[in-house]
Amino acid sequence: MNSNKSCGCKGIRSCLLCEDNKDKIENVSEKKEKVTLKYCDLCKKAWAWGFHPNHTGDSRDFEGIYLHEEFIDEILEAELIDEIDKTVYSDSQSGRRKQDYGPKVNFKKQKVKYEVFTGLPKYSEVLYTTLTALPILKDFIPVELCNLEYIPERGSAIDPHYDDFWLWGERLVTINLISETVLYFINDQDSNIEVQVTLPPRSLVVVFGEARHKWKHGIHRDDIQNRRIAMTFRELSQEFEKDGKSSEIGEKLKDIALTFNGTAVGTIPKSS
Ligand SMILES: O=C(O)CCC(=O)C(=O)O
Ligand SMILES: [Fe+2]
Repeated sequence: MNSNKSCGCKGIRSCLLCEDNKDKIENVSEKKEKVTLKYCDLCKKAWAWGFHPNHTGDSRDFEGIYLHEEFIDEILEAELIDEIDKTVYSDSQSGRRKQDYGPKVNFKKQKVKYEVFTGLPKYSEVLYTTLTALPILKDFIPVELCNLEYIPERGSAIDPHYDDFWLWGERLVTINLISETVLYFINDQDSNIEVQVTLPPRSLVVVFGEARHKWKHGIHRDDIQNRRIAMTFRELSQEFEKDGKSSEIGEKLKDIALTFNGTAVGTIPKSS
């Protein structure tokens, strides 16, 4: 590893800016024999081969993905990118950059503070309206938007992980901008299986149910061929909902979020 790095990587994470030899770190786990299954949104199963309805080979049910292609049009996509790029990004792990609109959270200590949170950004209001018009998201109240930027030049990727269960609720909602990528899913019980969900540009993906709870998700470096921005909205867990033990802070977070008056946490708007 290069100690003169200027990136956001910590611990075992790395990107092209901090690796001396990029082959050293990436894909150690991929040396293991792996069965890759591609998720088909038409039959809600993951298959080894072929396009619907002519799939062949191994298959398995894969529950917990809602995929909506062309969720936004190219005009709105361009407007969103334009707005997003007006705000400074901060370096994040594994060659990503990010902008965060949400509470300050210490996941280890399970502490959440709303004082720094000024709301979701103005440009996301139109998305909130369109998202909550979908039956699957009709009661969805986002209290965080995280914009992640991936580019091939930095070897951007995200290691397989679960999104936190204490703070974040059932549905993880992502709008995929600019370029296609593949969101992959793995779990420790079926350790040789990888389920891949292709996300076209302008698509919406909602991850819930088994895909949220049983499977970890990630994005391989090789699946970032062009710049990509992921806008991920998160809702609160039951603990922060009415009658939950942290409902007061939950209400506060929702009120702040829906002012749509926010600036990114820890960053300042660009001066021009
Ligand atoms: O980039 C994506 O689509 C996924 C990002 C993600 O999993 C996360 O931010 O937790
Ligand atoms: Fe995630």
